[in-house]
Amino acid sequence: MTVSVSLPEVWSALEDVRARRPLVHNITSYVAMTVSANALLALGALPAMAHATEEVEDFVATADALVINIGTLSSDLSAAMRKAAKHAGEVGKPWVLDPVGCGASAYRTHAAVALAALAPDVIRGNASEILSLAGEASAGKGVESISRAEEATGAAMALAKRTGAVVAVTGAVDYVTGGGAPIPVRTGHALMPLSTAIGCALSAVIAAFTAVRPPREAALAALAVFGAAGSAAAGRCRGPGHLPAEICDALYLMSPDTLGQHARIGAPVAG
Ligand SMILES: Nc1ncnc2c1ncn2[C@@H]1O[C@H](COP(=O)(O)OP(=O)(O)OP(=O)(O)O)[C@@H](O)[C@H]1O
Ligand SMILES: Cc1ncsc1CCO
Ligand SMILES: [Mg+2]
Repeated sequence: MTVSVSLPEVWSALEDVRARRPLVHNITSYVAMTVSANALLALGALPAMAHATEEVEDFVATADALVINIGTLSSDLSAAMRKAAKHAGEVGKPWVLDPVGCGASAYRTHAAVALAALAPDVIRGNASEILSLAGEASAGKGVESISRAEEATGAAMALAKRTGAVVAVTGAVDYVTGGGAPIPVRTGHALMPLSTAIGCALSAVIAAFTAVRPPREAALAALAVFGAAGSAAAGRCRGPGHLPAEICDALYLMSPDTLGQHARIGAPVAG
C-alpha cells in the first residue's frame, strides 16, 4: 500500500537539508541556472553548476545529489549527462531527471528516454513531458505543457514501473508515484507557470531532498515546501516578474506555519 507523508515529516526533512547543506551538482539548462542556484541556496543547500564532460565525474563524486535537466540540450551536454548519470549509479549518488521538452523533438525525446534508462531516483516533469517519456501521445507546445497533470497520472505510474524511479508530475495539483496510487500535493499558485524555469528550480530542490530522504519522501517533501513557497510568494507579487526572487525569500523564511497554511498532501488517488 502507498503510504503518504505528513507535514511534520516534511518539516523534519527541510530541517535536515538546512543542517546538512547538501551539495547539489546541476547539469542544467542555460535558462535554469541562476534561478536553480538561488533556490538551492535559499533552501539551505549548496549548488554547483558544472557540465564539461571532462569534470562531471569529479563533481558527481563530491556532490550529495545530482540533477540533470535537458532544457537546452546539445551533443556536448548530452554526452556529459550520460557520463554523470552512469557515474552517479556507480558511486551511489541519488539523481533527478527533468526531461524538459520531451516530445518537442525526436532528438530530445531519444535523449530523455536514454537518460531515464540509467536509473534516476526521481523523474520530475510537467504532464506533456511525462506522457511523452512514458511513450504516450502528448500535447506540448515546446517546453510548455498543454495537458493537465490528472491526464498524466497513469503514464507516471507506468513510467515509474518501467524505470524504477519515483515520478512526480506537476501542474495545478502535483502527483507523486513509485508505481502505485499517485499521492496528490495541493499547493502552488497559478502565477508559477508564468515565470520560466520554476519547474527546473523545483527539480533541483527535489535533488537536495534526495540527499536526506529516500526518493519518494524526498519528492513529496520538495513539492510541498516549494509549492508552499510559491503560494506564499505569489501573494506578495503583482505579476510574475518578481516571482523567482519572492520564491527564494519564501524558501529562506519557510516555517511550519507557512508550510501548514499553503500545502496539503492528500491520500493516494486512483491513477
Ligand atoms: N496552475 C497552477 N497552480 C498552482 N501551482 C502550479 C500551477 N502550475 C504549476 N504550478 C506549480 O509550479 C511548479 C512548476 O510546475 P510546472 O508543471 O509549471 O513545471 P514546468 O512546466 O516543468 O516548468 P518549467 O519548464 O518552466 O521549469 C510546481 O511547483 C507546480 O506545482
Ligand atoms: C523556455 C525554455 N526553453 C528551453 S528550457 C526553458 C526553461 C523551461 O524549462
Ligand atoms: Mg519543465
